[in-house]
Amino acid sequence: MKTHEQSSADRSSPTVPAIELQGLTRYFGAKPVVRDLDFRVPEGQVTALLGLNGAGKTTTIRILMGLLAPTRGKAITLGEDASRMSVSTRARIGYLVEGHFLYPSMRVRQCQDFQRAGYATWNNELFRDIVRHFGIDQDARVSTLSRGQRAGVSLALVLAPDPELLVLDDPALGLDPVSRRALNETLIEFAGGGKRTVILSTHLLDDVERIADRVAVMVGGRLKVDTMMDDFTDRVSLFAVHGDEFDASVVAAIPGLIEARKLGDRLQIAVADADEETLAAIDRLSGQPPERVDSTLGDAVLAYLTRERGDGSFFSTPVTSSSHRKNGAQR
Ligand SMILES: Nc1ncnc2c1ncn2[C@@H]1O[C@H](COP(=O)(O)OP(=O)(O)OP(=O)(O)O)[C@@H](O)[C@H]1O
Repeated sequence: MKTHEQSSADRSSPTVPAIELQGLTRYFGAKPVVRDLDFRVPEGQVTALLGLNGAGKTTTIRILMGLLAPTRGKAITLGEDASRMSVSTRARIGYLVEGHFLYPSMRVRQCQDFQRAGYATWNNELFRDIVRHFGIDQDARVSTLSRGQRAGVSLALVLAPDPELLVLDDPALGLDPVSRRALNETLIEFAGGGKRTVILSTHLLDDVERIADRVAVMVGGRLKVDTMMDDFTDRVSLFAVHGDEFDASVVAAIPGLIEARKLGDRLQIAVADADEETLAAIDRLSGQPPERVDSTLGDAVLAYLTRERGDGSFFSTPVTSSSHRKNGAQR
């Protein structure tokens, strides 16, 4: 698997990043929550920040927005140290968190009037189009809107000033499929094929596949993957091998093994950077050529995160094997 160190010479990384994290570290008490992050968010791309609950995504985002101080290292956002971000730089950033506050008694158009006062630039048409895209009447009161519609109003308020950089922390949390689609389409439109920079944290891997150019994965506060999205999916392959019993030691010896799961009468094997040696090793499991399974970004990321979390690997899934029992492989 390609790590962020290895991808530093990535073909598409421009020279000036929109965000640069340098040795960024944050403790809460004695607990390290963000650890030595060196990470560049390239301009003009949509970067998805992924990771299991508690991986440190929100903490990282709060630091790069200047809302939380790092314990060590620094975040440079639009060229400024985030911990001393000027008002003018902050105005160039759109920041949206789940549960963005809206006054319940206001009508949607009043929300716009209220917010617009604080910005030098404001695109009325963009606001109107986004609100409409979420099926919202501008005369409706916030208190009468659904969760998805409130998210739509929040997004419109954040995008209407036309920010250079958009930072979204789990924007699709709790949205129904229709609102999620409206969100995705709005983000694709906003990113405009390289005109603006977006970083978003999310757990919705299918959505990431639709909207992101780049994927970064955090595990236990560390950045483990930082690569173009296509590279990530290209490098992870899934294979299926049919049978009831598999030799765990043969499975363990597959070069590049990420994880193996027993699904019904087959073993599904995820591997990184499969080559001839990998195929031969999988072949040895059943004596038949392995069947390649189409995989999505979701499959690839899930397999990767499952291994990193240390569960769901073939040692802890119900792979029945006499040699497994004999050699005493541990969970
Ligand atoms: N203010 C705080 N005080 C103490 N611990 C905190 C604080 N904020 C976050 N943490 C801890 O830091 C860790 C990382 O939290 P963070 O919210 O950054 O993770 P996350 O990747 O965004 O998770 P999720 O996907 O659930 O939103 C968690 O263990 C969390 O409990």
